[in-house]
Amino acid sequence: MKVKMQKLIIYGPAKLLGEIEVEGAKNAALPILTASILTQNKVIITNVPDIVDVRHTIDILKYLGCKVLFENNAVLVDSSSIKRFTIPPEYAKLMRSSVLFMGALLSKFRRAELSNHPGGCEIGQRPIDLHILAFKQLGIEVFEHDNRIMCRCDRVNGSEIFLPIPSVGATENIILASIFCNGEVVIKNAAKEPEIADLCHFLNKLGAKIRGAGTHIIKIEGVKKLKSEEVVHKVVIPDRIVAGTYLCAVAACGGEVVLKNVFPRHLDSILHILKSSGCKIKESKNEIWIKKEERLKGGLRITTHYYPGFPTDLQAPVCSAFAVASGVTIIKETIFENRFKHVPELVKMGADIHVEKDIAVINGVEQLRGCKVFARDLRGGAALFVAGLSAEGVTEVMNADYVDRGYEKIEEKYTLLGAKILREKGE
Ligand SMILES: CC(=O)N[C@H]1[C@@H](OP(=O)(O)OP(=O)(O)OC[C@H]2O[C@@H](n3ccc(=O)[nH]c3=O)[C@H](O)[C@@H]2O)O[C@H](CO)[C@@H](O)[C@@H]1O
Ligand SMILES: C=C(OP(=O)(O)O)C(=O)O
Repeated sequence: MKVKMQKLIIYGPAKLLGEIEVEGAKNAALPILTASILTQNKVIITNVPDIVDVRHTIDILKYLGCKVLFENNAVLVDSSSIKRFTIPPEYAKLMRSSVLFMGALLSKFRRAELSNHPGGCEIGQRPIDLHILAFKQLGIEVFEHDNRIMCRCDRVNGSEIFLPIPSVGATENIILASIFCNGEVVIKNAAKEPEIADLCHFLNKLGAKIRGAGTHIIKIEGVKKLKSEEVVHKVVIPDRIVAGTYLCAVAACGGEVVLKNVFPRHLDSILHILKSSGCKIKESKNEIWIKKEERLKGGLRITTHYYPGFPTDLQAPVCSAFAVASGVTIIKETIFENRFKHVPELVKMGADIHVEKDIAVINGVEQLRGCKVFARDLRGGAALFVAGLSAEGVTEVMNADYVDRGYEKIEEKYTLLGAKILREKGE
């Protein structure tokens, strides 16, 4: 990933007060934008976050030949003139979700080529073996050479695919590749994340026939063609990880905040953790109110899990919040092998955290101290912002660009809540 070395300077400690709007979900918007190439019709997608990964996805769509307009969180995609089926390395490397173009292009052209292993945060090996195995089970020929992956087929065959891991990306790729299959594709042990249900909701609006999204068994009945409505409109679901990050910031700093444009039911696991540690929380249909006055109570054992379990994408922000809680909190990371890169940075700020393999033992300290720290990935960077907001003194977060991949106007939102933050180009 290209790092421009911007830095964020945070003057702590902050008390967060006020209300902010949460943006649409990155991990729903990216597959939905990718899926928009399947139809000949124009699509309008709203509540799209204005983040770097969305901009990259739009660049790929334009490269493939689509006409795309992006304004005020709305994207108009016209893919009637799409002509390419290859994702060149410079685009494939940009983000993990570039791999989803494989499934979508296979449905569109019966051919697809990804000229590099997909990029994204370096939080583990992140192989794509399950995607490739599933493609083969669908009757797709896959050739791998020099990091390039080339796929072709005459027809995608109906088939039953058991995923040994409920991989989010593999589930999405199988769905995208199977829209026009011969018969029915059944995915067993499919991922249940709400972003997958949102992708399927969009595909069904286009005329696909998908049942079971949001459960462990997803069935895709092949259709001959999609609907020929003039314009299909889809609203992306709110970002539960962004919402969870802001909740962690309030838990770490104290204050009283209302988050708007959220689906509280997608946040059960983090809300449970924060309520158990002393935060006052009220939920309504699309809002969450959080108030934290006393020191956060630690002593919990938290394990990352597939949805509806506690999400790995919130592990880093939760580490920052519990770094200043009372007692000892234990966090086990079960999804990715290398997702504690924020810990040495938190330790520089005075946190008492020890990592042994997949377990972080957090001995809560009274207060962190601001200093210069380095973001190493998206959520780890967001966690350093949380730590900087709660810390005494000035925190400089280097490589703040990582955070721009997945958070819209993050410093503006914290500023709205009363924080003092500056962004500067780094050295
Ligand atoms: C763009 C997007 O939606 N990214 C999310 C997606 O990533 P992503 O789709 O990459 O995550 P997966 O669910 O596929 O990965 C889960 C686990 O399965 C492993 N695996 C995955 C595929 C494969 O072919 N082989 C294999 O071994 C991975 O290395 C990882 O250990 O889900 C993750 C888990 O909720 C989130 O952290 C990411 O934010
Ligand atoms: C890991 C993440 O993203 P990606 O899969 O795009 O790298 C994330 O959103 O936390």
